[in-house]
Amino acid sequence: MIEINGLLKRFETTTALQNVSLRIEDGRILGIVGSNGAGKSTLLRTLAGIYQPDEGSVCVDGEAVYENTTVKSRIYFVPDSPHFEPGATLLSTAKLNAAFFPHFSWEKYKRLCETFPLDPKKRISAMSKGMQRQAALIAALSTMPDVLLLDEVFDGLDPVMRRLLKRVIAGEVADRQMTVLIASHNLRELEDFCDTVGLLHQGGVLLEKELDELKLGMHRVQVVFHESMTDEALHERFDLAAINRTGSLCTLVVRGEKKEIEREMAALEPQFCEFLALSLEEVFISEMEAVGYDFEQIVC
Ligand SMILES: Nc1ncnc2c1ncn2[C@@H]1O[C@H](COP(=O)(O)OP(=O)(O)OP(=O)(O)O)[C@@H](O)[C@H]1O
Repeated sequence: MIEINGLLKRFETTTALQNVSLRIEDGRILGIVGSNGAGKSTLLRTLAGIYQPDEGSVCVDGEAVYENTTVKSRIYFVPDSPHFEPGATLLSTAKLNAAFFPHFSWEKYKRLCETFPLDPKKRISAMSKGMQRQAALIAALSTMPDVLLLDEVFDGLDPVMRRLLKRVIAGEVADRQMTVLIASHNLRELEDFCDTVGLLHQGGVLLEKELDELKLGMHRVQVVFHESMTDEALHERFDLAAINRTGSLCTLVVRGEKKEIEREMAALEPQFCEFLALSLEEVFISEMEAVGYDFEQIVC
């Protein structure tokens, strides 16, 4: 289990992270979203043991990560611009990792090389950006990490490769309870991949929620009433995150249990009523607006 408590990280005059507390159970995938400079990479690097916390603690299974080689051998960090030794190939990188990571698996490495269309003996510097990311992930997963830290890893990958990668990583999570933290600017990228999403803003966690809880707790309802209903009347009956009107068609974003909302709607005997899916981005926009933040300023 990953436990981060009251983490503060400063770089000279910049406070990159402040009072960050997170708890991530084994086998979970946590997405961290936030705008440029929000602190995502600093959080991952501190968790990888590259940076020392200025205050607070960062532990895996109760042990502090910084300067702890045993714990660090169970963690693998894939940065946004993966670094390889000069002249490295995938095979030479695997050999290097095999020497450093006690749980490195050649069997896993071979299986991943069969899954991804890469030549293990080709110089990585001669590969495309997307292929380099694939190489970095093969190198990472072959070490059989308990904790995988991914910084913007889907950037530069085509949609087929993104899907394949997500499937491979999700397989590792399901098979052996690997825990994943993935930082991204793009909520849509995380929607079909994460269990939980945390929103980082100016070094602090603004919101951290289970995706199911977020999505199941909010609904978009398109409705046409027989008699006109004022916004006030709707607010009295429903916990509304948003109301939009186009002619007689009302589009509502409503918080609560779907069955309960259906019952309340039916009592109003509308001419037309339909429940529509909300994207994760829409759910976040509503959640952030409800606590007084402009989502566009935070994530885009
Ligand atoms: N090594 C460093 N030295 C000095 N300041 C740093 C360092 N690393 C990060 N910072 C500062 O810490 C803050 C958080 O940066 P960080 O890279 O963690 O953000 P991020 O959310 O990953 O951003 P991006 O999405 O642009 O990658 C920024 O103000 C950044 O300038």
